[in-house]
Order: sequence, then structure tokens, then C-alpha cells
Amino acid sequence: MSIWLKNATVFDGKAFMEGTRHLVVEEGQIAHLGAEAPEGFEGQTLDLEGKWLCPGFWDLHTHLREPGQEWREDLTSGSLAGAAGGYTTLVAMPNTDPPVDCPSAVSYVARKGRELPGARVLPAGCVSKERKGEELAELLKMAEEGAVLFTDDGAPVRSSGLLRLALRYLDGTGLAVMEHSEDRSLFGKGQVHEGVISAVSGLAGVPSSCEVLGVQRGIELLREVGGCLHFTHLSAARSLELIRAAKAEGLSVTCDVTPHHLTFSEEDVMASGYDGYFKVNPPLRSVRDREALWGGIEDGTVDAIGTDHAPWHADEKDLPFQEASFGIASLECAAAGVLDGAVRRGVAAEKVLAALTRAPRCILGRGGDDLLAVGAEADLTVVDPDRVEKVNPRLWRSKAKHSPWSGVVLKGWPVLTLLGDRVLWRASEEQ
Ligand SMILES: NC(=O)N[C@@H](CC(=O)O)C(=O)O
Ligand SMILES: [Zn+2]
Repeated sequence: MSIWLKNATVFDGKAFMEGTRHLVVEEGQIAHLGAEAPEGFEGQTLDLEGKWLCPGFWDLHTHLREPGQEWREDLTSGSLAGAAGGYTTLVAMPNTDPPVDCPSAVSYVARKGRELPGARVLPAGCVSKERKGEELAELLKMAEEGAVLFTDDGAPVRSSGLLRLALRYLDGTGLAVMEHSEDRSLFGKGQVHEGVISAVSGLAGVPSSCEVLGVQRGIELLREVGGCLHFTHLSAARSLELIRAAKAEGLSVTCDVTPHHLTFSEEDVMASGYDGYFKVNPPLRSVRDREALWGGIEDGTVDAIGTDHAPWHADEKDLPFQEASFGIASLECAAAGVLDGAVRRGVAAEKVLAALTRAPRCILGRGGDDLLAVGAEADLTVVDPDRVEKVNPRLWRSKAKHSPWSGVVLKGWPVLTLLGDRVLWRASEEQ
């Protein structure tokens, strides 16, 4: 396939380039990027006037539920959903059934992940066998089979000793441990943020300290033994203060936040009438926490945006709040949700785009400079900043047809994803 993308405003992973550019993809690689049109081009052309041409969006945190829970999602449906959400690459969480905690399970996801119809899928492996936090999984053998990071997500690494061991073991490999930060004893039977909402509703609250203590624990261990530690789906203002200080100290720590924590708060959960689709771990917190996450994106404390797309069957969500499962499905509107939120707040689009493109690659040790260099693999996402569309989960490729964004009108949508020599997905003209 040869394709000429004309007149695009190019975001190179860090900033917008001045003026417009022409980019040519040939045989899966970037063959030309310049202000001048390519000479003697033969093939398909696409005019991207007014659109942003970016390195492909990568999601560090996607639950694809395969193997074992394919009624919720599978690698194929998740891959198609990812491509339609603007993503070319998804990191699949290992809290499946069985969990991805051994080389053969990693190899299953890695092999299938290369041959999917939409976004490619890279496997994450568990830190501990069966995610029990007792025995270290075979991390390096899993890495040989394609595991790109390690996490017991769904839960923190239960034992501090084991987290310390994993960090120490991986020190020098460039492979990160991804922590779902949570002090289990403070989670208890929690349902919502401990704050206004728990007071008003009487539902059990999950205090911010539940997350913050996990961040403290991780930072302390990192300081002692080295390694790379990535905190995922941070939700509390205080967690970011700790990350900010740890970065200033020079520790190898990174973090991501989710589109739902950037968009919603406890107030939206109350306004929804305690709709189970707003139930998630960590819970949607206060407006102050939410705005602090945006502050983190602006000042670079937050590295990446990870969706934590957590698909569940309607029967597991369409329930009284206390009985609904924890998790929000968002892959197909996540990037749009964040782009829209940035415009509303006057946050520079570059900050959001960098968190969707360059940061995830850096965290995985997959480069971050010259993402659009001639000769590089074509891995591209096109955004139409003016496209306005209402979120309609019933039309999603994901098996989860529900979301707290249902019916919300967003401005700024991915419209094309391209990987190697394939256009993975292109938005329809009508909106
Ligand atoms: N975030 C959630 O509420 N749920 C996730 C697990 C997780 O990411 O911790 C899931 O697997 O459903
Ligand atoms: Zn988690």
C-alpha cells in the first residue's frame, strides 16, 4: 500500500510542527515527511487539511478479557474497538482467567496480538503467580515471549516483599512494574469515594489514603532497590504530589491517569442516580482531585493517559450500585473524551497528545524520539479537532455497549488509524 497524507498539521510526539506537511507511507514505513509534496507519487491520497496527524495512540492499560472471559470482550473485539478509538497499540492486562502469569500464556496473547484486525495487542504479564502475591512469576521468561510490563492489576502486588523483589529483579532491564496502588485494608467494602458522596448516600467509602499509601509504599521500595515503577489509574490529588516529589528526587517513576477520572467526579455519580456504569476502582473522586489530575497533565507529573477500559457484560453492570462490578468501558470514546476535556479547560492539546503517543512508548522502552522519522514503521492516528459527535455505545465494536459517556457530545475525535501497511479504521463521513 502507498498512501499520501496531504496538508496535515503534524504532531511529532512532543509538539506541533509549523505549517502543514505531506507524509507518505510506502510498504508499511514512512517514506517522506516534508513541507513539499512528494515527487512522482502513485497511489492513494488523502487530504488532511485541518486535521492533526500524530504518532499512533498507545494504551498502556486495556482489559481485553481473553483468555477465559470472552463474553465480556476478546482480543478481536477489543482490537477493533481500539482502532476505532484512535489506538494502534493496546497493552492487554493479565487479570484474565487463567491469568497471564507464565511464558505460554504470554506467548498466546503475543502471537494472537500480532494478527488482529484492528489495533495490535501487546501482553502484560502478572508480577506474581496466579496474581496471589506469594510467588514471583517468571518475569524474564515472560519478557522473552513478549511481555512488555508486569502488573497484578485488579489488585496491587499484595506483598511488599514481592514488589520489592520484582523491582530489584527487573532493575537494569528497562521493564516496568505497573502498580494498581491500593491498601486493601482501607478498601474494605468500599463502593464510592469517601467524601461527599459516601456521606450523602451511606455507601461505604474508599478514602484517598487507600491509593496514597500504595504510592508511598512503591516509592519507598523504588528508592531502596531501583527498577522502574509505573503507577496506573491514579485518582487522588495527594498521589500526584508524591509522584511529583519522587520525580524531583530523580527516581524512575511514571504514572498514568484515566479518561474517566479526568472527566467525571463523585458529583456525576450522584447526578446519575447511582448508575452502576459509573462504578469503578479507584472510585470517581472529588472535583478537586479531578482538576489536580489535569494539573498533573499540564506540568508533566502525569506521563500517560491509560484507558483502563474494563468491559463487563450488561448483566454485571445493570444492577443496583452495590452489586455492579467495578470498571468502565471507554476505548471508543476515551481519546475524544480527553481531547474535549482539554479544550474546555484551555489545556494545550500537545499535552494530551504527548500523553497518548510519546509517553506510553517511553514507559515501555520503545523509543520516543523521531516517531515520524523517514524509515520508521508507519504507526499513525489522525484527529479531527472540529468533529462533533455524540457518544453512542450501542454502535461500539467493543462487546461492552454501555458507558458513563453515553449520550455525551464530544468535540475532537480520532478519524483514522494506520499501522504498517494497513488502514486499521477510518471514521464515516457523516456525524
Ligand atoms: N478498574 C476497574 O474498576 N476494574 C478493572 C480492574 C482494574 O483495573 O483494577 C477490571 O478488570 O475490571
Ligand atoms: Zn487496576
